[in-house]
Amino acid sequence: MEGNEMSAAFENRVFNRRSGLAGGRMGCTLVTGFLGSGKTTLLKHLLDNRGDLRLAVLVNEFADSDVDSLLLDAARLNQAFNLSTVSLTHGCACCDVSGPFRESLQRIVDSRHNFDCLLVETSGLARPDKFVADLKEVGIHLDLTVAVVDAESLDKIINIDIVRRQLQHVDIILLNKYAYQHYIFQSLDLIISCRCDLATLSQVSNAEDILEGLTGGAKVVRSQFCRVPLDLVIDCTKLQALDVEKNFDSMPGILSHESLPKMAFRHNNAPVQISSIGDTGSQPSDNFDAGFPHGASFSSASFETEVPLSLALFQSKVLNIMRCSRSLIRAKGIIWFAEDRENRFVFQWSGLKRVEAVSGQHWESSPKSRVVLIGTDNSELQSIVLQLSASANYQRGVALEPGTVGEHARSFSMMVASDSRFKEPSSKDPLVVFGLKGSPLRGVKESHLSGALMRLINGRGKIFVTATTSGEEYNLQLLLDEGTGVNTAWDEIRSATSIVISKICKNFCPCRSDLTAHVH
Ligand SMILES: Nc1nc2c(ncn2[C@@H]2O[C@H](COP(=O)(O)OP(=O)(O)OP(=O)(O)O)[C@@H](O)[C@H]2O)c(=O)[nH]1
Repeated sequence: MEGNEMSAAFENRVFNRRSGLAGGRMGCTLVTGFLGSGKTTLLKHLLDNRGDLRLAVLVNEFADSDVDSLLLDAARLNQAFNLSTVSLTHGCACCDVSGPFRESLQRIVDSRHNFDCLLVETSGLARPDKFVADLKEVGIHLDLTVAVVDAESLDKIINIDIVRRQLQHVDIILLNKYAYQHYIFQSLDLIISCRCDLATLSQVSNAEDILEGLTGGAKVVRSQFCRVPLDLVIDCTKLQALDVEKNFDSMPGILSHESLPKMAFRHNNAPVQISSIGDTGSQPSDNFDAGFPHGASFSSASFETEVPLSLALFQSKVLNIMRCSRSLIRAKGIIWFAEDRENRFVFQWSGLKRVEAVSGQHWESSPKSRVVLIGTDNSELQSIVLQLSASANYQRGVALEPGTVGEHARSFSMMVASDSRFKEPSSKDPLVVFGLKGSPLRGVKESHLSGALMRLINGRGKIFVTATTSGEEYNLQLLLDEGTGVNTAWDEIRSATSIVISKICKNFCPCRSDLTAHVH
């Protein structure tokens, strides 16, 4: 199917939906991929850009805590559309997911919402083929199976049996965590190439070779944060007239392929339903199909608390033990930090020890931390949980010496203020708030630069920064406790900044740049 035909079918469907014409049967896309590859990121992208498409989402979690629904903000979205949230945990699809999964499917089929498409996110340790029979049984036609692959870490995980199984029988592979080659037209005679993400070009071409050998013909598409056109992963070409009651807004509208990304900024009211599916077993055991190395291989641990965690202890102890762990594969959750109580942080650990802690939201209900860990060694997971609970049970005075922290923060702020690549720093006691300047003239957003800086700094592991976002504004936050020397922190940030800027703004002539990002 040519891209243009796909887009036309997609637009027709949206047009038909809006004008009350037959919209066709509900489509279905199965999203698979190993832990942390970017499946939830893809769902978020589809939800943010869904326009008038009515999407139902089912999320299958491996761990016994339903963190993905929190990350997708399921309760709020469902409440807004008066839909109930089904929370079914313990999702390990190597086990029999049939019961709860089939029930959830039936509810979606029976619902009055006439969804255009059902998106099923399998857990990172799931075999996608386990879901296919259930879809068929309730009469849902599976249009596409999409696998998301972390381009940076594929060569490290390719020998895991489940990863190979996930890549069999897929239609499309998103080779993710790869930056497109963007071209910014500074003037007619100058083209600036701009790329910055995790995977290098050689990793990407190596990954492409591996995937070609394994899948025999799946379409491989490079992506960053899974930002792909919707019609690549939602197939609207096989629609038949559907005989259902319709009572839609008759206002016609045409959704063009090019305008899709802009819809992220538009408030719209297409309904979304999100739930988690799972099975009845809490942990995988050894009794599964031959060849699947779970049971002894993968386990999960969950941690929950209603008291805030000390950021100081989190960065010095929890992250330290996580970084030293050789068996931790994935961690994710929502965290309430004592040093920044009003913000709700989304914490992510994935791939090659990549760490993110980003907040863009205040708490809507009582604050509560919830973290899920997945790895191959139970005792290591337990040690991490112990450190998490120690950082929740801290005595504030023990964790931080306010005098020293304040002094460090002031010295650090002065250093940031003296570097023109940075915005004016501010203080949110005990944190220093800072960030890189963007370049509106050249279309380089501060969120792009500061986000890349956060990922690089946290990946190198010498210091830890959190990020807060609000609209276009993107700030980093640093807590300088006794263990973090001001000069060490500043040296680390300065050197990481030069790398980020030189990657993102490769070939910029700094002398002609409004981005005060000189790398000479
Ligand atoms: N740098 C970078 N990070 C990415 C990209 N795509 C996703 N991530 C990050 O990778 C981490 C894991 O992404 P998720 O979408 O939660 O991965 P997942 O496959 O749903 O994870 P599980 O459900 O646990 O299997 C998050 O921190 C994302 O922000 C990308 O293209 N580049």
